[in-house]
Amino acid sequence: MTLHLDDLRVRRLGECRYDSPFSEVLSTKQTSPHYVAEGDRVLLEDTVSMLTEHSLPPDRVPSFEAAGPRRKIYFDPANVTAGIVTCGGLCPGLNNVIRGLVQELSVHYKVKRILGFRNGLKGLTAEHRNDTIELTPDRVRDIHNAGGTILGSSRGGQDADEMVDSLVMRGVDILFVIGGDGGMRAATFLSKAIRMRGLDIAVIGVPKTIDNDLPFTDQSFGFQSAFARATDFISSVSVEAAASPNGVGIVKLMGRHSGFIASYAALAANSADIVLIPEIPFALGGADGLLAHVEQHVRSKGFVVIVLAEGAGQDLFEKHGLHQYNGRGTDASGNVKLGNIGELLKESITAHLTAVGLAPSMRYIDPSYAIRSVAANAYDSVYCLRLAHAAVHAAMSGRTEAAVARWRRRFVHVPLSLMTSRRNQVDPDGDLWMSVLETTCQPARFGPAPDRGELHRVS
Ligand SMILES: Nc1ncnc2c1ncn2[C@@H]1O[C@H](COP(=O)(O)OP(=O)(O)OP(=O)(O)O)[C@@H](O)[C@H]1O
Ligand SMILES: O=P(O)(O)OC[C@H]1O[C@](O)(CO)[C@@H](O)[C@@H]1O
Ligand SMILES: [Mg+2]
Repeated sequence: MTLHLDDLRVRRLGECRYDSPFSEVLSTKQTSPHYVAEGDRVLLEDTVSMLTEHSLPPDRVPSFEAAGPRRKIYFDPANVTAGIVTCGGLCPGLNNVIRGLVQELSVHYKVKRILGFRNGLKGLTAEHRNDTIELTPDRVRDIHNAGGTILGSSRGGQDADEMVDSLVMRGVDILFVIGGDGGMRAATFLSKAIRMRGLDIAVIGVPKTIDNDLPFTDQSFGFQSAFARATDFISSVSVEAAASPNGVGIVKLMGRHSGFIASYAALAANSADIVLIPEIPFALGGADGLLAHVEQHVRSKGFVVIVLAEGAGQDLFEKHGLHQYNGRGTDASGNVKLGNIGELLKESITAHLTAVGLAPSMRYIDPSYAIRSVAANAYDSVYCLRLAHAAVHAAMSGRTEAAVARWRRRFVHVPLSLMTSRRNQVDPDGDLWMSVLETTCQPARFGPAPDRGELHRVS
């Protein structure tokens, strides 16, 4: 999908009439290598070849509006009520974003009323709309030291009109939605319903995904803390595998459609022999298949370490009739429940190595929730705070139906609809995957599977 400048424009509620608390400090600021001035824009693409391909004049080149404070704002802070909601799966840094939003709104803009909606977008339904937490700087003072979210979260769909009713009934002028692709989709529908009713409510998204699968953001907040934690598990399994006869270490990590956690954690631990991700299908059997490669590793090195994303190899269940590992249906938000690729690999590798006389010592772990429930590390804490600042500035200046994101190191506004227009995935031809191949020395692909019944069936 080719994006044009007009696709990247962010909606505004109206003219900015009020002086911002940042007017003075902004009066002398200009774009520099470390600052993008109000009114300047950040390029979507960043290579000479991509730019020359358009041959567009600079003011027509696709670009994002820069995030940050404005000299004039849309809302009168004295009369603003803000709402905050966190949705979907947990991610390190949720509390840091909440704290950053509350601090910025209260300390600089002097907003007096901030409501925290509880348990995700469920908190905006008629049943739960009055069950809110009053958020003050005092209330959020220490929350960033813990993982999770003080507001709670949930999955499952809600009616957009019912949620708009809640915002109107609670007098909310600005809603911050901290969520993943589902949350951003819900925020988009909610914004549309607000617009249809001609209401003056700003909706600003703060993209959150442990899988790093949202587009138009360099890397999502909390991702670094999560993969750092995952690295510990890979290191432990590597030590175990190396110390055991025919050791096989397997670590299954989150990553439904995108193998970023697996790739980064494997690079950080620098001890994996094989990394398997959803973006690159692999075959189990055959001379070039995964099982043969595992066997060769165990024969030559004495052990093997495999890191896999939960969404890897999902085609194998059907292909090999292994229905016992297959996922069943969808979760409350419509996300497909995945088959258990970790269990499948554990059992098929055990069967294969036993059959070739290399009965393995299997060390399999699925750290799952242990990696996404941790508190944000120092890097993510800074990132969350800066995203929160950007979100507050965007909302107070009347931007709506937009998310704040860091794109090519700059903070920008991204139209909400774009956040769900595509999925960020590891590019098999990109430099991240090349680094994984350079580090593991694994072949670019395992397979194709000859489908000759070489797979040792597992019971
Ligand atoms: N297609 C949709 N239409 C309307 N609302 C949706 C849709 N998908 C999700 N939502 C809403 O967004 C919320 C969060 O969605 P979901 O459970 O998919 O998590 P998420 O925000 O994608 O986070 P993550 O994927 O990081 O766990 C749901 O509770 C639901 O209210
Ligand atoms: O068990 P839950 O809470 O539905 O979350 C699991 C999913 O959430 C995520 O962390 C984010 O979507 C996925 O990686 C994982 O599959
Ligand atoms: Mg999601």
